Amino acid sequence: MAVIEARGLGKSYKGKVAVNGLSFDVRPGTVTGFLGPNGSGKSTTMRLMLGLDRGHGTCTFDGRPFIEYRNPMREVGALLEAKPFHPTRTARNHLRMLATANDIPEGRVDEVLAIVGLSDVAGKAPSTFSLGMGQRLGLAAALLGNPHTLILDEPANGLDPQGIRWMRDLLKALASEGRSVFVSSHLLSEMALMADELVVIGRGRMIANGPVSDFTSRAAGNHVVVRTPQAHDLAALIGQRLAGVGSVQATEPGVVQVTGLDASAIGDLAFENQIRLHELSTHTASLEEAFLQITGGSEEYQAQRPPTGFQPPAPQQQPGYGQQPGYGQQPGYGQPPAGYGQPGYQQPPGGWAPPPTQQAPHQPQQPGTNQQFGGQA
Ligand SMILES: Nc1ncnc2c1ncn2[C@@H]1O[C@H](COP(=O)(O)OP(=O)(O)OP(=O)(O)O)[C@@H](O)[C@H]1O
Repeated sequence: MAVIEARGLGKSYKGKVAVNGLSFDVRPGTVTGFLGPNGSGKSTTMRLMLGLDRGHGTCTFDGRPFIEYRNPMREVGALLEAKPFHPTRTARNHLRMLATANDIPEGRVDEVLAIVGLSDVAGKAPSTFSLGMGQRLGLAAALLGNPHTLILDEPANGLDPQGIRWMRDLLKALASEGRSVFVSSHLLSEMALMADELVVIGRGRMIANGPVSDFTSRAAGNHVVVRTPQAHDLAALIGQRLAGVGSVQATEPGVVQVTGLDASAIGDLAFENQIRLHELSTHTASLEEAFLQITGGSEEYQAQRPPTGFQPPAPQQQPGYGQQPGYGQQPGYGQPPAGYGQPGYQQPPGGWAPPPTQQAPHQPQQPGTNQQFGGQA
């Protein structure tokens, strides 16, 4: 099965650097999420990987560039932002044409239409499709050659919640069969459930590359909560153990919040000193929090603050969303540590030691009702 190796990818538009020396691997059997603020260079990178844009660097799929494959759709399935659908040709005929050009058996067309849930509208022209249906047809085209590698730019764009969950389950299933899946998305909660690895860029440069769990565990705000009737004694012991690295603070009577020491170390310390614990829990940043911290300041397009007197709508936010104390750019974030983002990167220095992580559990797909475009997993 294929590994994607991108090396030194770069591209400038009229002297402005859009992608700057990106190198990363995408391993078989994984979903690798590609994250970055608007305009950070994700789509340009994907086009460079496929040789659709002229630029610097190389990208190989199992050791060969995409354009060197005789039947590239059998090797790499791509869904990019621009969808080249013929205005009058039906969805089925569009796929038939691609199948013929790539030496793919025609029977595969109806298979992929069923996989993406478009069998009922296969005789209609894509110009009549909604955004989400167009995305499904683009995905059908990407899957047509049963490729071992998928490069998907915002595939969930326009999908309804059932469609998003279906897409997540499909991509995870494809990866579990040994495929390499490289997917960009702004849906960070989806990415948290779907991706094994991340490539995070800002202004065309690598910011982070590695397992999702490493990424979230390094975020500022990760801490351990300890509830104990001997909070004062425990806080003093933790303070001594921390020796100035990390923090311990009482957030309410009988509760201390600790950074710089993980739950097992705190549990051991309490046990050794006969301190009773009523709660010992690790709180890890969400992918969204970690992403906003690490990309803070690298947005190409930053919205202005609302004018004075603006009343925000009543909060319907997720915990940790919006402007929270300690939110935004933290010391050590925003600027990628030296050498960070290179393949096989080493632990960056200072304040990045990962405590154990808590990832949201994967939710198995429930049988949906009223799904017009349900798709097969
Ligand atoms: N054809 C083009 N001509 C000129 N500039 C371009 C072109 N395509 C992209 N750019 C610029 O290159 C930069 C990266 O754009 P790109 O579309 O790759 O970002 P992106 O991360 O995919 O953004 P988004 O998340 O909004 O889709 C942006 O500054 C964009 O304006």
